[in-house]
Amino acid sequence: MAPPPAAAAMEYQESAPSNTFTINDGSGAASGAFHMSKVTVVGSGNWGSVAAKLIASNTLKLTSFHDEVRMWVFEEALPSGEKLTDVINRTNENVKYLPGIKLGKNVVADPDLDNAVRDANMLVFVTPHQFMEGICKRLVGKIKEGVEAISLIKGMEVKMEGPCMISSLISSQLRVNCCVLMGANIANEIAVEKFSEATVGYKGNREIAEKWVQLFSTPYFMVTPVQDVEGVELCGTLKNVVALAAGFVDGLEMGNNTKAAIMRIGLREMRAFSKLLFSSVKDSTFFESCGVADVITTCLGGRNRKVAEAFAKNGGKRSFDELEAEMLQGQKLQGVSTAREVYEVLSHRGWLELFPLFSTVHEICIGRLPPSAIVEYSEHKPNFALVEGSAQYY
Ligand SMILES: NC(=O)c1ccc[n+]([C@@H]2O[C@H](COP(=O)([O-])OP(=O)(O)OC[C@H]3O[C@@H](n4cnc5c(N)ncnc54)[C@H](O)[C@@H]3O)[C@@H](O)[C@H]2O)c1
Ligand SMILES: O=P(O)(O)OC[C@H](O)CO
Repeated sequence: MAPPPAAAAMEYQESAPSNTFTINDGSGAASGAFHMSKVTVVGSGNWGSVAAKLIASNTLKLTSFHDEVRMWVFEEALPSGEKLTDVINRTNENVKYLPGIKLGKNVVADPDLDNAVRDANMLVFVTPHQFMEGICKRLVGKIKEGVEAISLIKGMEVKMEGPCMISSLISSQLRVNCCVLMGANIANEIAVEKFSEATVGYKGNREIAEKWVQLFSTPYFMVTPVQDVEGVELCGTLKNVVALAAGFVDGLEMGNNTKAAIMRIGLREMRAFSKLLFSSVKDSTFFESCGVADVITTCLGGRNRKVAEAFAKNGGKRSFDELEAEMLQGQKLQGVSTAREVYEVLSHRGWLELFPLFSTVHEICIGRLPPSAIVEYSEHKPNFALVEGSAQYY
């Protein structure tokens, strides 16, 4: 176990003495403390840090949560030689992934995953999706009974048995209920408190969803619960593939009409794919922040769009890995691996021709097609009536 540096912990206690107990039930005993939830954020990248900031501002105000928010950091050394965790705890800033933003003094960075989750009743998962399988394996048997989880992760895994959403991976490996939070949420904009909306997807228990809404909502971050966990998560996952397509269009300087067309076709494929996988997915979900709004923001200002633009400008000659490392300094793209995962599902199920945008994006990413193939859509227009005319979407 590696606790946070003593200095940071002390500074925190001095500035937030209410940390120990904030509930007084009138009986003189602080019995309400037993109902207070402790929150840990698993992940500390760009969005992970902003999530910790949002949550930390609320745990200080809401009596049903412990003030302290623990944030698990995948430890790394900075160019100065200092450990990232030490710097976060000393400066209250994630200088690598969210420079210039104070997280709140009640955020305690912790490089020890087991220690970070040990006392938590509420776990917020927010790492790039490719690391979640390993993280879940490490967490088996390490978390408390009755923990509630939420995933802010946009991505999925493809197994032999078929696609597995990250919230399902978390639920099945850790035996916890897992909601999701997705939306039009470019982290850097929320970090400076510009107004945004988000969607919490949940399965059955509305009360739990309301608790997550309470934990995340601020006057500049408006969160709406929707009873469609698969639909919400698939929106967040699939929009990253559409963002790559939009980036290719930008790199080719095709203009706004083409980009709007790509966004519309992409949204349509998102809906068809989601409904083919889960017949329970609701059309209305695509009109929430997690749907059309996220497609718009990510195609205008996201990292997937930005790197895909550079890829197309270079005629596909520089790989995504190389461009990601050069342009994002440690931040990770989700779209390229998601395009591959979606392609695997499509080819396995014989659906490739129904999803020309999704399949073309993957083929461009791996160099099988040139970036310009993204606008040859009309030649491959699928018969969507085949998909959408069927009541079951099967
Ligand atoms: N950044 C955004 O604007 C944004 C907004 C909404 C959702 N999301 C989603 O949130 C998720 C997390 O993204 P982010 O922006 O917080 O991260 P990021 O891309 O900014 O940072 C990458 C993170 O991965 C960590 N990491 C590197 N190697 C690792 C390993 N082997 N194991 C575990 N962690 C490792 C790094 O320490 C860093 O914290 C993604 O699914 C993303 O799609 C991001
Ligand atoms: O920067 P991106 O492309 O990972 O997208 C960020 C968010 O998901 C936008 O909602």
